[in-house]
Amino acid sequence: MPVLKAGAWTLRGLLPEDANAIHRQVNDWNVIRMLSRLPFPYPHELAEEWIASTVKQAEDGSGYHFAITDQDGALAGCVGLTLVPGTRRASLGYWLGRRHWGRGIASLAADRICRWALANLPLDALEAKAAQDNAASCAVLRRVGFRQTGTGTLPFMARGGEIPVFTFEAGRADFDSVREAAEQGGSDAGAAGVMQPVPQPASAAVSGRRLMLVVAAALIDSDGRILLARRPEGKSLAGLWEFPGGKIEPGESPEAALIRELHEELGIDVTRACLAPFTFVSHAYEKSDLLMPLYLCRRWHGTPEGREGQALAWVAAGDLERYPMPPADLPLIPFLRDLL
Ligand SMILES: Nc1nc2c([nH]c(=O)n2[C@@H]2O[C@H](COP(=O)(O)OP(=O)(O)OP(=O)(O)O)[C@@H](O)[C@H]2O)c(=O)[nH]1
Ligand SMILES: [Mg+2]
Repeated sequence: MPVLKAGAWTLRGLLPEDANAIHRQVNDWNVIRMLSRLPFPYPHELAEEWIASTVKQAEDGSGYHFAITDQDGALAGCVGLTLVPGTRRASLGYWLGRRHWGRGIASLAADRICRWALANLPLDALEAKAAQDNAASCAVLRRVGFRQTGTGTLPFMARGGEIPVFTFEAGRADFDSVREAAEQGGSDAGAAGVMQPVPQPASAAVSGRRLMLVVAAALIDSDGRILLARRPEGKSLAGLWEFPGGKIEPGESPEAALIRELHEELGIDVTRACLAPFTFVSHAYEKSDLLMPLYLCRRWHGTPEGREGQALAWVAAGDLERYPMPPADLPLIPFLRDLL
């Protein structure tokens, strides 16, 4: 289990010694009435059993549950994900002790765990359910980027039966739009400036669309495998596998940009002569058009390593489909399969 920061709060795996703090805060009518499947009063053994079950889930990769702790290490609540078997989805759950309500902690913790999960686990979407009378929890989910998809019921043992719930879901695009909105509302050094290296024609102002010029490389090793990098948490489309590369800066040639990006992202040195133009991608994303030349590269100095914390994988052309990629990249796969 990783240790994640969420504002001033720390998210860490649960420990047997958390049982008292969990029991004390969950065994509160105001908290437990909003938690499905838990009886009131809440027996201490249930807290102990639940902690043990979360440790097992983390070991077998079926769930990731975190304690939310303050700067002194005191537990304020929990946030967790349970993977839905046979899918690339997980369900989100959280609770906070009553004295921690109304301070934005649940939003911070839910946001952090969702972004971490999409970037690092085999997931494409997250689901959540909240009791229809739990306005605070519904507001947390919307703030983080969840969309309400429907209604249903769940057993709330403390309330003695089935209770109506709202169902929610969110995918990468939902979290990315919340992130973009936050960046645009933030400082003037925000995304808008960084994301617009290409001079925009007047028509861009009219259509509201921008052109993104990005260069990428298919590095090919002596076994004919291609290097893919997993976009790290904090970038758009986090968790998807891509060809290393990045945006061309103003005044930069495509080759110079690619040489720079390969050095920054992978720590390798490439010469212009070793970059062979192969094909290109043209893809309409929701708000921008991506134009991305793809170069082939079979010779470089150094050993590629994920310098931005990104995972790397050497993948045979026939296995590329097993790595979820940005939609723009999918047309490249048959070209690479034919080549290799
Ligand atoms: N490098 C790369 N970017 C891709 C691919 N496919 C694809 O849609 N893109 C998109 O192209 C843009 C390139 O972004 P990037 O995040 O690599 O740019 P960068 O390295 O300059 O990073 P930075 O802007 O965080 O400094 C992103 O919007 C990304 O989603 C791909 O295969 N490789
Ligand atoms: Mg990049």
